[in-house]
Amino acid sequence: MLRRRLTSLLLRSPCSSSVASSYHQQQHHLLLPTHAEKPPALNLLRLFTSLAGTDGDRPFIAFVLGGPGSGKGTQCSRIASDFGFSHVSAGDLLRNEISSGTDQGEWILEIIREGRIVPSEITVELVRKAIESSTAKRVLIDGFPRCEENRIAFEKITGTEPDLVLFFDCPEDEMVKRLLSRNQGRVDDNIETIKKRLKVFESLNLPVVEYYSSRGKAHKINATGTEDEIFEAVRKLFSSLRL
Ligand SMILES: Nc1ncnc2c1ncn2[C@@H]1O[C@H](COP(=O)(O)OP(=O)(O)OP(=O)(O)O)[C@@H](O)[C@H]1O
Ligand SMILES: O=c1ccn([C@@H]2O[C@H](COP(=O)(O)O)[C@@H](O)[C@H]2O)c(=O)[nH]1
Ligand SMILES: [Mg+2]
Repeated sequence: MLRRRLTSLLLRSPCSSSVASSYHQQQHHLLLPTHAEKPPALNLLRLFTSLAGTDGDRPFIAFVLGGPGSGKGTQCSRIASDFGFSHVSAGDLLRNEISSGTDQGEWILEIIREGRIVPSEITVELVRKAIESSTAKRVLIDGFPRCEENRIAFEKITGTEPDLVLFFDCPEDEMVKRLLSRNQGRVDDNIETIKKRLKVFESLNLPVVEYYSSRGKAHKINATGTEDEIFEAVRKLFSSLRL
């Protein structure tokens, strides 16, 4: 039964279909949760009231985007410790699902192994729960949204947009070099999967960055150089924000 549901999700997911699927087609395929106890909008209302600071505002939300190996996770850790952000990594949330040993976890593992994108109804729900369980007033969402369909689902369900989008711009050869020497035992850190992830990044992730650029929300950071050098540029940006 679960298998059947997961298979049908996979078939319906524009993000997990081939890289060749058109960006415009994706925009018209908004996936909505099939299993939510309450309508998503109501759940989200609860999210933003439970995350509220004393003044009742929702948390400050920053999406952190960039190619595989561009240094998102590394820089997010430093932003979190220096600027009091909670760090929500969408990839880590999915890997936790895999560790849980469920059918859904097995299915996610196959998608990650192939460098494709997990359907929004799974990822948005994981990200939502992670934000909800955090008490922070500032949240970094690392590695999400991965495609326009993810973005549209998040914005529709939460009724909100990120306050800021950080984009780590790194040349492909540098990203490949970093991933191949990461040594964390990730199933997707091999050259075959890395090539697929890079294609997905270019065709599906970059349109999200372009969308937020057009809305004046994206800040591009040169992600070459040492971790310290990159963090200097990040620090300047965050220090200039009124958080
Ligand atoms: N500026 C840097 N110079 C050299 N190596 C780096 C730099 N920043 C990060 N690294 C290393 O590169 C690898 C990838 O970094 P990180 O995991 O932060 O990237 P990521 O963007 O989160 O990747 P992914 O999308 O695969 O999760 C790690 O081993 C990290 O230690
Ligand atoms: O929103 C997301 C985030 C991640 N994925 C899948 O996980 C892997 C690894 O993600 P990292 O951010 O690099 O840790 C990614 O290649 C996707 O397969 C996803 O589907 N949706
Ligand atoms: Mg990462």
